Amino acid sequence: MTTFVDRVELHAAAGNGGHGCASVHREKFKPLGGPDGGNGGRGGDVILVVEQSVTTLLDYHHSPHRKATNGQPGAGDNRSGKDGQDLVLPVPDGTVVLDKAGNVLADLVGQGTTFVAGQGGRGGLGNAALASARRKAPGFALLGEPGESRDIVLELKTVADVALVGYPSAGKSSLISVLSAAKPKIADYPFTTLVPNLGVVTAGSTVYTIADVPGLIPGASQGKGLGLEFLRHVERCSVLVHVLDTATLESDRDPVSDLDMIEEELRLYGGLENRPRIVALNKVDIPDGQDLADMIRPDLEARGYRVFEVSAIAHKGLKELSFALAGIIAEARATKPKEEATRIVIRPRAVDDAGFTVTLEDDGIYRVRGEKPERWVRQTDFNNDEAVGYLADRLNRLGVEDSLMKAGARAGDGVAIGPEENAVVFDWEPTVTAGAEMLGRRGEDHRLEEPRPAAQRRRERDAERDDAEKEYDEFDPF
Ligand SMILES: Nc1nc2c(ncn2[C@@H]2O[C@H](COP(=O)(O)OP(=O)(O)OP(=O)(O)O)[C@@H](O)[C@H]2O)c(=O)[nH]1
Ligand SMILES: [Mg+2]
Repeated sequence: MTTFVDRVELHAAAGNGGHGCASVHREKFKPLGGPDGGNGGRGGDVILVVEQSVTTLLDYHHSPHRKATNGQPGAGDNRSGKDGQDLVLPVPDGTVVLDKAGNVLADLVGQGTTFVAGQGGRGGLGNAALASARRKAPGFALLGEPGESRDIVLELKTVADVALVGYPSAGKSSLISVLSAAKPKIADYPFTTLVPNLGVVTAGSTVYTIADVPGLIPGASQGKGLGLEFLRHVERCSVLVHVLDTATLESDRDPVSDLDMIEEELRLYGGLENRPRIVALNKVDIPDGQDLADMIRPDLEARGYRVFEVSAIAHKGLKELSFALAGIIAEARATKPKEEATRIVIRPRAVDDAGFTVTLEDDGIYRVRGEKPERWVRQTDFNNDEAVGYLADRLNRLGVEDSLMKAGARAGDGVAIGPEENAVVFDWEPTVTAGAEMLGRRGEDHRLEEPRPAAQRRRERDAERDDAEKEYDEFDPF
């Protein structure tokens, strides 16, 4: 069976950052070489880009797992690891990106529109970059961050000016084939069309696109037949054409009740109330069809529809129909703000870059959340005591320890850094265990110092931050 693919799940995995390298310079007769471990390379991003020549999401249906390459680890002799390569995935114009819960993350319209589906991990700093006046030969390096891994859903909404809607076999594909150069499959069995066909029509000075939607049947809006999948494509059209079969052989159908059924499905689907519609009574080359058309025309016009009698087979009434559509579209275009040709969509990044929060959870654990603390934890090699000490220093300097103290944490309490699903949990050992009000940073005792205003303390603390810290925080490979 043919699978209709206008909705795929994509597992995008960005590349991991390469680990930094801890290495000491070696040279003959020079026993005390400095640290020379290079930085890890950045992991590649996974990027979706609208490519006009791509018309389906089929590729992603066949291979939904896509991964960008990892950054290379740093090496001795101050050699940085190579960055991973970005993975650029071409998608059709009109692709909508959603998360698995169905929230729209981006609407990709226009050649070149870009969406970063997964951000590559930062590379870890090597021990050369971590060296400072205070820490001359660090025996550790930072780990590369894992690349972002996300499951997203891609949906294709055809961006056509006109949508042809109607029962199976009403002649929608036949009409496209004679109005445009498109050559869709046409046959006398229902559900011939499984993917929308798109054609380009030129009427006078107006050029527009026309799409047929696979046949609709009662219950389509609830997913019966192939309907629901395809109603999505109708959403962006400027005008709907009801293609009604005046010569159906099914005795329980006639064009007017067909129209009522389609309208009911559109209503249940929702959001299309204000879209202009016209009626094309098709197959009037058949005498009975012409008779029926003549009979119901006044009825349809009384309802406010402009009615066109056409025959896809005999090429009748096509010019009138295509020029009428051109008129409606020209008007719609004149009133609608023009869609920008290229928009770059950058996924919003966490905004709390500077801050962090400490909350006491029901289970008595203090949870620390924040971009920096969480990132620092990811970068830490917990098998290396020096690296763990470095992490503790950084957290302390950011004020995490003070905040824990203020929140009521005591030595031995559980502290978790990170989100529930993925946190590092440890028993808290405050660096200084005097009374809370006496706490300061390592090697400092407030009891021996004059009280100073907070602003001054902050300035002093900033001044104290050593070079490596500064460099680190300014180190932003993106
Ligand atoms: N006599 C006559 N037959 C037509 C006309 N238009 C289409 N047909 C026939 O009707 C049948 C269905 O045509 P399609 O164009 O495949 O119909 P459709 O609406 O696209 O059908 P689905 O894709 O199944 O929804 C085919 O056998 C066509 O040859 C017409 O104007 N006159
Ligand atoms: Mg068809």
